Amino acid sequence: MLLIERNSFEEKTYIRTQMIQRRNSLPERHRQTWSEAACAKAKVLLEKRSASAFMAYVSFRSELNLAELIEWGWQTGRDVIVPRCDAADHSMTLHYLRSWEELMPGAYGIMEPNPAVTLPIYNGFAPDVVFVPGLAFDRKGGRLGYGGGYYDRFAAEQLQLGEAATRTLWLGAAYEAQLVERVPREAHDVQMHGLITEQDIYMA
Ligand SMILES: Nc1nc2c(c(=O)[nH]1)N(C=O)[C@@H](CNc1ccc(C(=O)N[C@@H](CCC(=O)O)C(=O)O)cc1)CN2
Ligand SMILES: Nc1ncnc2c1ncn2[C@@H]1O[C@H](COP(=O)(O)OP(=O)(O)OP(=O)(O)O)[C@@H](O)[C@H]1O
Repeated sequence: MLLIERNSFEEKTYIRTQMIQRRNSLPERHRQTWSEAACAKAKVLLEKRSASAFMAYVSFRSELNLAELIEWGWQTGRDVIVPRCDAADHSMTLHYLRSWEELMPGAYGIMEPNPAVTLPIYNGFAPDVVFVPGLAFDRKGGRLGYGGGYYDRFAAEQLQLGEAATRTLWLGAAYEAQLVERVPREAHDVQMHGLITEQDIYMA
């Protein structure tokens, strides 16, 4: 028998399919409760770090929902930053979001800041904390996304900012069910400092 070791690309594709299924099968009522629990932990963390600007994602499909965290950010006067993706070059631009009305459907049907009514953040600004969506995470900072490389490119850009960006905390945000033993890692993959779930904050 010929034994062929899967390369990272095939392995990632395989795990993506598995993890999409697993996340979709989490009951809606649990997803809601778990999302709220994760948001509560995120608030404590942002308070502890005196974070005044954080980046979040607007959830789509069955992702962990950060809506409560975003609203709390508005209520407490924090800057809430949300990305807009450009499907042409797989880059993201960051915008300040002040209400749900400022969103519009963007690439992939994800709700994104409407560029006509939101301010883009100036080049060179680094949020205190970046909450990163994903399909699977491991405890060593490994992350697997949809395969667009959006957050990898964004992280590479942020790295070029130098000093300002070195203080940014990168946290995966996901259900405990998305935590796996090991995510295949390639050189370009952005490394998480930790993972926030409904149960805990795991620092890598
Ligand atoms: N809420 C949220 N926003 C996000 C992300 C995310 O994971 N969650 N992204 C995180 O990076 C970026 C969007 N990345 C995405 C990349 C591919 C697909 C997607 O649907 N791909 C198809 C297959 C290929 C295609 O049609 O182009 C699929 O999965 O069916 C969706 C989002 C930026 N914004
Ligand atoms: N800094 C970068 N510059 C150019 N291309 C990159 C960079 N980072 C990643 N890529 C490319 O993006 C593609 C997708 O990468 P990968 O499979 O790791 O995506 P992902 O992290 O799962 O996706 P996403 O961040 O969109 O959820 C790869 O082909 C990779 O070569």
